[in-house]
Amino acid sequence: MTAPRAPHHRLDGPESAPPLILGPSLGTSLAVWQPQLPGLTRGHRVLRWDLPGHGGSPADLLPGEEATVGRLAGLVLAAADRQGWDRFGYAGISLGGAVGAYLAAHHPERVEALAVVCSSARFGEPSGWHDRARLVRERGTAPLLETAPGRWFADPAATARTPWGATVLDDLAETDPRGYAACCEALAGYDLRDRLAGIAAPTLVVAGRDDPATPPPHARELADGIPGADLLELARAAHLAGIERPAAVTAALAAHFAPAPAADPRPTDPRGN
Ligand SMILES: O=C(O)CC1=CCC(=O)O1
Repeated sequence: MTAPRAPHHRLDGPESAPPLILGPSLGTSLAVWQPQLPGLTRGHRVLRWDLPGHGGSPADLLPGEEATVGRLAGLVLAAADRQGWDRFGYAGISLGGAVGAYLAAHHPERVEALAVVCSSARFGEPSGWHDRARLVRERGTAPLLETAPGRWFADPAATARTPWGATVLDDLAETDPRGYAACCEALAGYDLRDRLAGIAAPTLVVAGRDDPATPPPHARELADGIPGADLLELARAAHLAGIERPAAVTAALAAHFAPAPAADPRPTDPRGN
């Protein structure tokens, strides 16, 4: 079997800082993380990657058999290997979060800490994803441009006009239908519910209260299933919570991935002074 190619990716932040990989959601590109970039590159070397057919990644990144979240995870490992990163922090939105949870469950030695934003252990009935894959293969992403703002934004009219809102919608319009359909099929086949209890990485789960795609019960299932996971539910946020609540999402991720403080080198006074 040939080793997976690395997806298109971009590196930011100090070269010597601890590595943090950021994964995007279906229909978006690495630009979906732009609001978080200044905050997260303060303490990390950040690698953002693109799904097949999205952003700068070619649609045929996963040739041959059907796309799966496991194969997408292989792309991330190829990108990390290229940097020489044995271990890394990982945060992902929706499908990108599923890739992170899969990595933490199947390759625990690689994931130092995990954050899943507006994601799920299972994204509903597979038939809905197969239908969407068929629609996009036949008609491209144009029909989705009508429905995506209502799933992605709590205030679709206002957020679609902001620079970040407009950028993610432009990226959806530009997405290669073959890559988008392949990602729908990966979502159809994904079910990590039986593996959540085996995730050992410290995990933060973030939900948007108004998210119709992965509503808060999906986040609670993740947080209840992953030992010790923290859950943050954000008001005034739908599926792309990081676009509508940029400061809250950045602060939560920066705190979650902050390196543990070094042990105090001073000798301990047995009287507690
Ligand atoms: O349907 C959408 O656009 C939202 C979504 C579901 C999975 C994902 O990655 O994005």
